[in-house]
Amino acid sequence: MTVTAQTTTTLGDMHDPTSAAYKKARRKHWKSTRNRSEHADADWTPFRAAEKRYKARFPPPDLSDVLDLALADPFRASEAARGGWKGCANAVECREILLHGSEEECGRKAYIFPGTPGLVLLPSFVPHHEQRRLVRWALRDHARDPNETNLDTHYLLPQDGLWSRYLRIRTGVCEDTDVLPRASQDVDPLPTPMTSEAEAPGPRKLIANDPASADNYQTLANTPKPPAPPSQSLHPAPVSSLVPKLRWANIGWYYHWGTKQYDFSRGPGEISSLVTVVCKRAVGRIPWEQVFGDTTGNEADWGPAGPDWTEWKETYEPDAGIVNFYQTKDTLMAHVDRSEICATSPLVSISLGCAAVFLIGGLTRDESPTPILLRSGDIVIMSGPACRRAYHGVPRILEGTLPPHLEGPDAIPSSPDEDDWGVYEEYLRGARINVNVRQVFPKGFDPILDGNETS
Ligand SMILES: O=C(O)CCC(=O)C(=O)O
Ligand SMILES: [Fe+2]
Repeated sequence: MTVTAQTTTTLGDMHDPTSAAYKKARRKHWKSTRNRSEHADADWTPFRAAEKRYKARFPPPDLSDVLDLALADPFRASEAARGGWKGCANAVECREILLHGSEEECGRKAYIFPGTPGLVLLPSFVPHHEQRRLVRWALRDHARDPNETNLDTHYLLPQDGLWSRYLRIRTGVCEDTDVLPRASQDVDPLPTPMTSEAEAPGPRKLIANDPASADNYQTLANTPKPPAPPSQSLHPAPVSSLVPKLRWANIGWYYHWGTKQYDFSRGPGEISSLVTVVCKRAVGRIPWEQVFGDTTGNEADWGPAGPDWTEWKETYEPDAGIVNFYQTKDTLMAHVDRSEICATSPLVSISLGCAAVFLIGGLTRDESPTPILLRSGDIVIMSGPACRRAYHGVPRILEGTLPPHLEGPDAIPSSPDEDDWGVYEEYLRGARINVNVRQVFPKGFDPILDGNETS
């Protein structure tokens, strides 16, 4: 059965001050901000001030200082026109470099940023059909047992996966059924550590943690990582109501949100070859000498072994990460990903679905961040000491920006039961998926063995 997405009203009107949508949003804004202090921003860091600006619901933020490289690519014109948002192709100083690989391949160009050495943007690197495969993988194949999601702490999710059950509901195979809260059943909290978010499912909490390194690895590995207790106040909830509450799914090594450390005692989790192949392809195509050739003056930043980017083509091996599922109202506050022992090796971040404003700053929140518009199929690589531990975040998902190539049934369905794209499309109209892939350990380092040897 083919499912077609329900059409949604266009949000382009929000940019037109004479439209009814704009006036309605203005009334809502006046109501909600009537009691707000005028001087609330006195202490904001430059990063916080930028977050506030792009987050604003009304008036919709001006994106003319946001780098949007899709505007420089005639093949992306229809994508870039979506939602009425207007970024700028040369808002930020960056330099074009050519990727290795054959001339015909799309995504041949990448961009590097003199202000943030080690940051590489690969616009439209993931071909359209591969974007669809990754979306299916993220929702149907990955966000389910044995991989953890934010919902597992609190709910006993269907064994066949929340999204697979939802697909069956939407294609008329079964009724929408209730999912029971974990606390309502006579079961222990998850047998293994999960998150410390005891309250109802919501956005990711940001907790300060010590940067991981080979020196403190043993201490980190031995820190107790107790399971998070499930919320006691939840009621049974229909499958369809939980789908928009899916916020993250773990990839590879299990992450303990309470301590913001990996829990190596659980062994390495699964990492799909689909994801590994895309990430290795991206890292393998980058002419790293052009990224770091001029910036290795301060070798100490790279740690005792010095710069290792010359070897990444052989040593890059993703082993952990997270799939982030954003609804259009969600944000991800400024943070640094510093739980990985490898503090310089590439972090590969794949954007799918609606576009977003991504901010990347420096080693503190006091540096003004660079705003970059990320669209479906774009890859961001954060690598090297200046970038890998730079503050970054996502203050805005841009409404109405699902690209045309993620609309309509698959050109060639890969199997008869994959004529269900309409359900994915409908979800993606209000969502962005980010596949954020990391390397925790240097190649050849065995955390279980090495951990046991010295403990
Ligand atoms: O969604 C993104 O583009 C970034 C996500 C991120 O920074 C993270 O998962 O740590
Ligand atoms: Fe991050």
